[in-house]
Amino acid sequence: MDIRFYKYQGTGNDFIMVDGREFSLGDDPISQIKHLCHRKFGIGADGLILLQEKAGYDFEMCYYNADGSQSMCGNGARCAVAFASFLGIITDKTHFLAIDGPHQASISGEWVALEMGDVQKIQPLGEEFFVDTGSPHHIVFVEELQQHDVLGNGKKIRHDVQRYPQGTNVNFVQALAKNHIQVRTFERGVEDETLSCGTGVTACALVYGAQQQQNSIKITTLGGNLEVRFTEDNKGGFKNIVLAGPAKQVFSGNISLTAKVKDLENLEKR
Ligand SMILES: N[C@H](CCC[C@H](N)C(=O)O)C(=O)O
Repeated sequence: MDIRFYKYQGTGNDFIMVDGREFSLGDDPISQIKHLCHRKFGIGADGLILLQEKAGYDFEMCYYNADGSQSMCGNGARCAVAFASFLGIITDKTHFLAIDGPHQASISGEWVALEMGDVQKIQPLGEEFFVDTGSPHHIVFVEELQQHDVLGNGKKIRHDVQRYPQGTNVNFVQALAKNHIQVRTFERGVEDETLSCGTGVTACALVYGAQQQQNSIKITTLGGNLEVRFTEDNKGGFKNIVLAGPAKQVFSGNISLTAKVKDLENLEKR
């Protein structure tokens, strides 16, 4: 069975987009997703997104990490808005559903501004922090981010099952100015450092913005620049959170699903 796919990237966080109105995952969805996202045996991506019809919304985005697990994906949502515009499902504004609830977004050219869900609180952990922005994020401030062992230190915290039975994403942050940070992220479900993480940079921007009394933060990531703006409520929470940045279609193609899943299973057995 062949499927048509579209490859998108949002500041280097890359996704396979499929029009879910024409396709549904088979009876072994996790293997299919692992195969499609595999960088050698498949198309290669950090995640896969199905756009589905949903009553009361322009569409529903179903996000899957490369390992088949599901969570909210900020960069993926921005790319889903760009894909919906490309398919002619929306024009310049949209109201859609994701795993963490409804979202509004607007698109102008390749620039997508996405309203994130409200955040109830920042949880301090000694010098570090935890924030849930639709996905779980542990945050560590460091001095020399370029030289930091993101993979080694990220893996350790991601797999700290005592503290995080469901796992967590791990963000390393360096302050560049009062309203500007650099962030590198080890992503749960990708099990690697990604070039950027939308829910991650949002979590970092809330922590840093609250410290610096700034409600608009620029974030530099390995994959490009993002912006986060927000307002603080008077209970230690945050609302009107907007994550904005580029979302681009890179290529499209067709791929047959059936035969190749076997390659991956054999590979994983080794
Ligand atoms: N890996 C994350 C989901 C994707 C987050 C990231 N790609 C984003 O842009 O928010 C998790 O399992 O919690």
